[in-house]
Amino acid sequence: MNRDAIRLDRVVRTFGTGDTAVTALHELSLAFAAGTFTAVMGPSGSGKSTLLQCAAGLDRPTSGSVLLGGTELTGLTENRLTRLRRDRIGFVFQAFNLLPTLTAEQNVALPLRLAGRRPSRAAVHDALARVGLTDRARHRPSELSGGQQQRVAIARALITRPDVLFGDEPTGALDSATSRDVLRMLRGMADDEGQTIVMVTHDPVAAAHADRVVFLADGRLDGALDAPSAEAVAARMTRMAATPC
Ligand SMILES: Nc1ncnc2c1ncn2[C@@H]1O[C@H](COP(=O)(O)OP(=O)(O)OP(=O)(O)O)[C@@H](O)[C@H]1O
Repeated sequence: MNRDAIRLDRVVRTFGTGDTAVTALHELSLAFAAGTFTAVMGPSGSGKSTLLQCAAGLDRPTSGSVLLGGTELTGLTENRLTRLRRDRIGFVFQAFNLLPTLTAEQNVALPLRLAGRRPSRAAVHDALARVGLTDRARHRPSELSGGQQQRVAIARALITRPDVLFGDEPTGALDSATSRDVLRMLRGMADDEGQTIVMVTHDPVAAAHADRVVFLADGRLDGALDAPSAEAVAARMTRMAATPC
């Protein structure tokens, strides 16, 4: 069974109005199957972050539809959208955005506390175990390496057991060896736990960890590669860069 975790249908996102209006997504239709790891690539300004933000309910499309599981996001009130984001979506960014005065386990527990729920020790332990950091639970961010800090951020995104984990350049601030460790961990989450992952990246080596790479150009889908190799992705990106708009 290959159910869609997220489905975008003819999504348009226009910023501004009149002469200065910019359309970042042009009737984009795209589905992400449950349990798969997808990389989103494309030149700067092609709409990757806008796609992620619309798919994750952080931004509202100008028109079109976004379905998370069976839920249509575009018609939700702000309150319901906030709740859905909190309960069903995980997001990690290039910057780890950890609170420096809190320990790893306190950072991980924060989304549940902010939601007014009392995090169980087991849930926090489980989230840290999923990223291989149970032995660092009492450390503060300044006592952790960059890769460990991003693992804490991923554990924090996973504490609610989200339907989809989104990453906007999650390994962009890491050196290549650390980046590879984090990507292998994400790969394992898709393989072993059926976690759906959607990740924007500029790095062909990072994209090669995904099941599928989708390419955007000028706010439109510009093809996809299944079971991508870093070489094939790099060649594709080079061709895209050489194609005049
Ligand atoms: N808040 C905004 N206001 C106006 N224009 C915006 C806004 N956000 C994005 N854009 C425009 O929309 C287009 C797509 O931007 P987006 O950030 O989605 O691209 P991207 O592919 O993620 O780029 P990069 O790889 O450089 O991060 C760009 O032309 C950008 O300038």
